Amino acid sequence: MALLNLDSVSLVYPGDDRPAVANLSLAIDQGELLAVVGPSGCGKSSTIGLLAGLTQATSGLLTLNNMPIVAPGPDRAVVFQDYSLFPWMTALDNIVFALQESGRALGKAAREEAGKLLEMVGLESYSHKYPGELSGGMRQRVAIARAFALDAPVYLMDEPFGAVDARNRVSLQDLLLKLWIGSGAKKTIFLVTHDIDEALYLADRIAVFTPGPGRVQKIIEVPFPRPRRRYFLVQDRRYIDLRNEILSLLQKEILEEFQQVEGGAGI
Ligand SMILES: Nc1ncnc2c1ncn2[C@@H]1O[C@H](COP(=O)(O)OP(=O)(O)OP(=O)(O)O)[C@@H](O)[C@H]1O
Repeated sequence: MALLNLDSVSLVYPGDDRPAVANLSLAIDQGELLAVVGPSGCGKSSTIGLLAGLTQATSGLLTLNNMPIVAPGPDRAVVFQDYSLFPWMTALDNIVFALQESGRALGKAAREEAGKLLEMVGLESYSHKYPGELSGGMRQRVAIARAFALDAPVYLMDEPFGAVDARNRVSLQDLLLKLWIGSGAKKTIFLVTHDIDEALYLADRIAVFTPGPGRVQKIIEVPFPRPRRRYFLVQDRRYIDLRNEILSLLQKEILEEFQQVEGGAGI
């Protein structure tokens, strides 16, 4: 039984004549790490907004545990590309705040737990720094530590590593896997990414969206056992084939759309 379910969901923003999401149906199981890839503007972030309950669908139904999603809730943590830390709070206080908000720890216990989380992301000596005093990669580490602090069953992640350099990205991906596996039941993760390699390294399944309005073009099952090793993965024939398949799905749609706009001028 799917934990998260989107059933023929459409979204037309007020004042727009074209839907951002059209007839999107997708089911995500408890404990699944689903990656979503698709061309820019195809409605990936809009879908996150719908799942988060920040936006209401124009038609169709979204459910979590069979209950309609109508508003944001502590059962869904959202992680954005732009870190979304409170700039007036230190790294430690950002995490303390999340622990207190989620009711996981208070006072001294919250500070201790926040310290441990910062240690886990390798930032124990930066706990007193404000977000503006940290590099982009460090800020995203704090954002991941804060995501751990929320300990939500569902994580909605919108290109969480999009603004991070390649080296930091690799270690943040491994942190994300730590978060996913957790200490008890696996989290359910809906991860929007532009990076096909990231999707193939992290996901159980990859939903390839069509160009806007967003719909699922194809669901790809990622066959590699875990733990995955990047070095071996990239040499695996199946990895190379899946990567090429996703690339050609994305390119095909973009080319077709371009040809329609251009009146079929061959490219
Ligand atoms: N708040 C909004 N109000 C009106 N239109 C919006 C809003 N947010 C997104 N849109 C429109 O909805 C469509 C889908 O945008 P969305 O940001 O969901 O795409 P995306 O796939 O996440 O893009 P990207 O990969 O570039 O981040 C676009 O045409 C965009 O202009």
